[in-house]
Amino acid sequence: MAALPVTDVRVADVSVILDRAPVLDAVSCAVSGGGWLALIGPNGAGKTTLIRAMAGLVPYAGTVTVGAAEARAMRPRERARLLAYVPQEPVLPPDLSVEQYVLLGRTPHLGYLAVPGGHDRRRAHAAMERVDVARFAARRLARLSGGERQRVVIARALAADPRVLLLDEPTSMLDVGHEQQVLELVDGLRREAGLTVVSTLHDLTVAGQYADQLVLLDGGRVVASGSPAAVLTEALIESVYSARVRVMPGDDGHPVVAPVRHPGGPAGAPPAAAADLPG
Ligand SMILES: Nc1ncnc2c1ncn2[C@@H]1O[C@H](COP(=O)(O)OP(=O)(O)OP(=O)(O)O)[C@@H](O)[C@H]1O
Repeated sequence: MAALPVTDVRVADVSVILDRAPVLDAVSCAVSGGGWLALIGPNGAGKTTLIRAMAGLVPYAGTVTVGAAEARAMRPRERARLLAYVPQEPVLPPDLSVEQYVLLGRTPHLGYLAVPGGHDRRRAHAAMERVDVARFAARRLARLSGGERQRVVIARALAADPRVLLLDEPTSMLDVGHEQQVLELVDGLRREAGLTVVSTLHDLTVAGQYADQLVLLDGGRVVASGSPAAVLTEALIESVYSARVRVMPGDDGHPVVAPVRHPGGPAGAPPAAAADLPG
């Protein structure tokens, strides 16, 4: 990806109501160009809704500014060139080939009624290579595994050469090797090409390893935001997730969040004595 101007994203007082229920309540957060902001929080906290608001996919009160412009004021094509969104559960046309689908990522760069040219095919192939799906280029989407499909959707987003990548649980279906590959790739793009990244991530250790800034949401509100070390504390995680965890500094200095087991099974049961165990 060529070096292009970096693009900040700022969310100010964003509120969303869905089916008459408040889902986000005056949420504010910001990420500088080339930064990585991870949205964390329990199920139903509002992470997906916030990322969809940033992508212009749900109506909201408040403002989302991308670069110098208010996102709502942009034409869809202009927004699609700047921002690429990878949904948590994409609906894929089953009969398209991987290559046809990834080429759709070039649509915002094509003139009306124009067909993709050599440059577009090269960008699509580079994106497929990056997430290790080029070998499936001719295969129909219906014939891919869940993790292969997830990588194909990321390839389509990268093929658009966006300045901001919005990723909703991008690695939920990936094995540990492909998870690392995708996260390292995204991290490399932001470091080398100034891509701005906003992602939701459930794995708190992974969120702290890759993002430079975390926003912890609960009940549609921001509970905490800041560096991984400031947000990933045992007290905060226990109060928001009702989870018992240990937080320790990892080898690279980032917090490692490990769930603590209740010895002996359900709370209140005494731990099993060594003599009771088989063998
Ligand atoms: N279309 C909708 N109509 C009404 N309520 C909705 C709608 N979409 C989402 N919600 C509700 O909004 C809340 C936030 O949902 P959202 O998907 O943003 O949460 P999330 O933090 O991404 O959760 P998860 O971790 O489970 O993916 C949830 O309580 C959800 O039930």
